[in-house]
Amino acid sequence: MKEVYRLQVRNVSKTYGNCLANNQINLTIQRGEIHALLGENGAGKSTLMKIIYGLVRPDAGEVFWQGEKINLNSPYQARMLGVGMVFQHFSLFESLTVTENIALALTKTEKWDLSRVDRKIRILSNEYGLSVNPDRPIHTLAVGERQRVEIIRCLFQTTKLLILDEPTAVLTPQEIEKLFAILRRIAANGCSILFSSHKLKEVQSLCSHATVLRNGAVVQECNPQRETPASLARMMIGSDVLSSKQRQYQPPGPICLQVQDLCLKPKNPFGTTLQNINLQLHVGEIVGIAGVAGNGQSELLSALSGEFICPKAEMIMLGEMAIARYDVSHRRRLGLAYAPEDRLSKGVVPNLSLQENALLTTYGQGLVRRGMIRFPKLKNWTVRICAAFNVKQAGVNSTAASLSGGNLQKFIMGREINQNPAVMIAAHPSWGVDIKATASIHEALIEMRDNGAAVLVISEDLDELFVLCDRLGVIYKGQLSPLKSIQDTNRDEIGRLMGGIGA
Ligand SMILES: Nc1ncnc2c1ncn2[C@@H]1O[C@H](COP(=O)(O)OP(=O)(O)OP(=O)(O)O)[C@@H](O)[C@H]1O
Repeated sequence: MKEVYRLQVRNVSKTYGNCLANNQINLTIQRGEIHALLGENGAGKSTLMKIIYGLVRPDAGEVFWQGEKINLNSPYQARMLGVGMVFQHFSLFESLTVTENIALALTKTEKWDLSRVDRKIRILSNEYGLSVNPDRPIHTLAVGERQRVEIIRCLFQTTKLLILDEPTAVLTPQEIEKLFAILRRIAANGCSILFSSHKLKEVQSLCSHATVLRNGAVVQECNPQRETPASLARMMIGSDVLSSKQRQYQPPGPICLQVQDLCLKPKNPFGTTLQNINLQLHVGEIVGIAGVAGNGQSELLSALSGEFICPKAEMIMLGEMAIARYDVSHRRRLGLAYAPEDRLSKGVVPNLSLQENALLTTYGQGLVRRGMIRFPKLKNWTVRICAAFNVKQAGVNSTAASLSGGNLQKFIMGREINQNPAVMIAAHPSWGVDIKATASIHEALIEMRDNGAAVLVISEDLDELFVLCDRLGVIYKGQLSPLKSIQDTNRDEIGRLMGGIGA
């Protein structure tokens, strides 16, 4: 008997206002296939995935499940079919614990009580190498930890089709390897996987089939293993991607940001205590901090940005100024810009327009006079950010929430970089950003550095850190390793330090 496909979408279209997010898409996913969905930021991947998961209703077209037409009205119906989804922007209840979040998503095919859910989380977390504490409320977790929760929640019950929208964006290389081993195993047992990622080497190592979208439409299908990252990028973008600007060696200038014996107890009971962090950032250099999420990165970011006021002003020095007791606005006025790790809850206010979001951190750039907003200037400023960072949007009055994940990230990075700060602190600067935009964000950071700014990058992506940074350190259990010049270290050493070996 001929094997019937797992899922097929036929001529699916979806419009948001004037934006044709999906344009007559056809796609077939076979049983046990790991199928990549590729496309630049805003190409329509998340929209299609949400349609398949029953979260978004298409305007036109049909969805077939194992040969039969289905009308999905909710994710619950999709879950009953055995479909699970890991979202790019996590869909977790902040005030509930990991166990409660996972229990809420379970279909009622079996009897589950919280203690049984708790036990199974511990088993899966151990088996999959994705460390998660079931008792922790979500709001106490860093983005990488939330990503692990999303993945475990999905693997808990999904049996037929797993949809993964950028599941590796904030995981470490070791976690990614383990996740891929699991995905290969469940695919071999017949579960189909729809996988979206901008990391093209990952796509090549995992997927046997790819559908490429551009401007909402399918432009090509291929076997990614027979392609190169460059040829895949060409299919997505329609032209060659120029590689990032080469770094020129420059002797570092004077110290412009200094962290001295920073010891901090976290506000939340599950946070990481920072222990004697010492760090010097020089004019004209990019310093990277690697680490597995949950080792103090969020606490360090809060202390540096001013979200968390430190006990002693001298713990953070900006030039000659002791700033550790200043709040965020004060630090911004002194030239410290900041792109936080959680773009939707801390980077923007989702329901405000792009220009209002631009104003939130850049009012000091002459956009407000005598308490009045200068709207024409603000509009120009926002248009300039969007043009410089190629942010695909429907106008400066569209809400931040209406942007695709990658476009939102480009907007936030552009907003901060365009202020020409003396010090830029960026967490996961290219999270969810396509290959072309990653190159331009990296170029912009390198240009800032070459023009005399100091940049601190906190990321789990070693490729990114090795491309960008002049010096690199690792944060582990709230302690920062001594920074090493990029020429004097390598991925193995950084990987070991991230795992606490050799610390
Ligand atoms: N709720 C919404 N309201 C308005 N426009 C939307 C909405 N959701 C998506 N869009 C628009 O639809 C287009 C496709 O977005 P989608 O999120 O599907 O892209 P994507 O390929 O997943 O991008 P990325 O790689 O950045 O995540 C974008 O132009 C986006 O701005």
